[in-house]
Amino acid sequence: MRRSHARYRVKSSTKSDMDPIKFQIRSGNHRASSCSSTYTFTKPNSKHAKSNLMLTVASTSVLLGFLFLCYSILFSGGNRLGSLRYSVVIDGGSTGTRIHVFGYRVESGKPVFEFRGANYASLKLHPGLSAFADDPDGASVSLTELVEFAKGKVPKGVWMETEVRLMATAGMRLLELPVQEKILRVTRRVLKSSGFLFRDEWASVISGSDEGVYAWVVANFALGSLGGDPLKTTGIVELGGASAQVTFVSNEPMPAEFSRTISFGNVSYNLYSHSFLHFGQNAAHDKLWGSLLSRDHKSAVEPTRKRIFTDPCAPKGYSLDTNTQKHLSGLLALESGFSDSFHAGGNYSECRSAALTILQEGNEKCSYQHCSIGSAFTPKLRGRFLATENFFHTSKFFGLGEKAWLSNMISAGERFCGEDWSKLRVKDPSLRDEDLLRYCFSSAYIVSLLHDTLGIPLDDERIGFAIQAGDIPLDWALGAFILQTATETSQHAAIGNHHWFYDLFSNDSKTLRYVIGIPILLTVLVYLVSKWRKPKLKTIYDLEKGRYIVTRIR
Ligand SMILES: Nc1nc2c(ncn2[C@@H]2O[C@H](COP(=O)(O)OP(=O)(O)OP(=O)(O)O)[C@@H](O)[C@H]2O)c(=O)[nH]1
Ligand SMILES: [Ca+2]
Repeated sequence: MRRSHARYRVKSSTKSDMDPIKFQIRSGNHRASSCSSTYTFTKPNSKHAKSNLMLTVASTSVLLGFLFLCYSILFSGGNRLGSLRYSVVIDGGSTGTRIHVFGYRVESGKPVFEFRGANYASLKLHPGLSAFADDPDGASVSLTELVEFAKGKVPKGVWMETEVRLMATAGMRLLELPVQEKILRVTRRVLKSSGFLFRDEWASVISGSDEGVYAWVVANFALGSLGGDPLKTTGIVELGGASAQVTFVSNEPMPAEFSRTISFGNVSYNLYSHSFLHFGQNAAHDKLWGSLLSRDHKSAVEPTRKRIFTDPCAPKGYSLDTNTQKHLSGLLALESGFSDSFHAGGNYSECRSAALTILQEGNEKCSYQHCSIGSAFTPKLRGRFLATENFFHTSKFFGLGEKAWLSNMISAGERFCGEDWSKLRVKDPSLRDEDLLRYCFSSAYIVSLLHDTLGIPLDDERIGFAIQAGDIPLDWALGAFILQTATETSQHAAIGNHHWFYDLFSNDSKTLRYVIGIPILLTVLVYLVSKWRKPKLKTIYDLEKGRYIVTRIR
C-alpha cells in the first residue's frame, strides 16, 4: 500500500470545544483535484478524551482512597476491626507489684472481656514499691522486668496504642507523701520509656475507696451481676496485707466520703466503699506486737525483773528468731533484748480478743452514727459477700470448705494456735517461719473482723471466700481495667469520636463486602459505559463550507 504523504499542519482552532491541535493528513491516493474535502482526522476529541480520562482517574482514585481508608480503619493499630486491643495495669501492692496484661475486642461499640488464654497474663514480683522508701531508684529494677514481661505479651505493632497504668495501694499510702512522690517519679520514668502509651498522671496511689470499688466491679463482672439489678449484686470484703476493703450496694444514708456511685451499661450503683488502712492482716499483726510491747511498758515492771512479752497468737514453743524480728515494725525490732523476753502463749481465744482490741482501736474517736472498725463509718452489711485475699489464703491453708467456713475457722485456729510449734514446723516444711506463724493470728483476726466486728453470723451462708470466680481472678486491677475500658468506649460512642466507618463495619462483614464491592462495581460500570458511550467522532473540515463537521463513526 502506498504510503500516504502525511503532512502535518498545526491549526489552532477558535472553537472552544475543539481541540486546538489538528492534523491534516492528505492521503496519497487522492487526486489533487479531489482535494475538495479533506478528511481531517483529529485525535479523538482530546477534550472528551480528557474528561474520560479524568472520570476514570477520579473514580479509580476515589476507589483507591476508599480502599485505603477502609484498610486504615480495618487494619491500622488499635482500630483494627475485630483484632485484639491491649491494656496494661500494674498493681503496686504492699507485699509485691503485679502487672496485668489484658487483650480485648470492641464489638458493636462495646468492649468484650475474656480473662483467659492470650487475652490475659500477669506476673507478680516481690517486694512491693513501698519497700524502696529508702532507695526509690531501686524500684525501677523490678518494674522494668514487669514491663518487659508485658512487652512479650503485646504485639510490638500496637505498643504505642496500649495504655499502661500503675496504681499503688495501701503499702504506698502508708508512706509519707514526699517518699511516695519520689518512688512514683521513678515508676514514671520507667513507664515513659516502655514503648507503651503512658501519661504521668497514670502512675498514682489510688484511694482505698477506688480499690474497693474496683474489687467490687471484678467480682460482680465475674459473677455476671454487673449491669444487672443492684440488689442482686455481691459485696466484697478484702483482707490485704496493709489494708482491708469493704464495698457493697447500700441504700442506707451514709456520709459522702464513704459513698460511691458508679454506672455500668445503663445501671447505676450506690455503693458503700471504704479501705481500712493499717487494718490489713500484716499491718494488724505488727500492731499486735506493738500493743504487747506497750502493754508491758504500762505494767509496773520493776527494772530488775526481766520483762516477758507473751504473744497469745504464737504457738507454744515458738521462739522469736532474728528472721522473724526482721518483720516486726520498727518499734519492736529496735527493742533491745526483745527476743529473749518473748513468750509464745499459743491461746486462740486470747489471740481473738487481742485482734478485737486492734480492730476497735480509734473507736472512741468515731464521729459517725456507727463505726465497726477503727473510727470509720460502716453501715449494716446486707446481701451476699465474697471474702477475698487473706480470707481465701487462710481458709485454703486450713482446708476449710465453703459450708460454715467461719465457724470452722474457729476450731481450725484453736487447733493450730494450741499446737506445739515443732509439730507445725514439720507439717509444713516449705513455709517460711513468719508465714507459718501468721496463720494463728490470721484465723483469729478473720473471725474477729467478720463476726465480732462486722456482725456476720458464724453460720451465715451469704458469705463465701474466694480468690477467683469461674476462671476470673478477683483482683481489683481487673475491675479497674473493666471500668476504665467500658467508660472510655462508651465515651467514644457518646461523642462520636469513633470512626463512623467503624460502626458501619463493626463486626458486620456483610457491610464490608457491600461497601468495598459496590464502588468497584460502579467504577467498572462507569468505565465500561464511558468506553461504550464514548462516541467515535470524526471531525471533517469542509473546505468549501469552510467549517468543521462532526459526524459519528458507526
Ligand atoms: N497465706 C498466703 N497469703 C498470701 C498469698 N499470696 C498473697 N498472700 C497475702 O494476701 C494478701 C493480699 O495479697 P496481695 O493483694 O497480693 O497483697 P498486696 O497487694 O501486696 O497487699 P495490699 O497492698 O494490702 O493489698 C497479702 O497479705 C499477701 O501477703 C499466698 O499464697 N498465701
Ligand atoms: Ca492488694
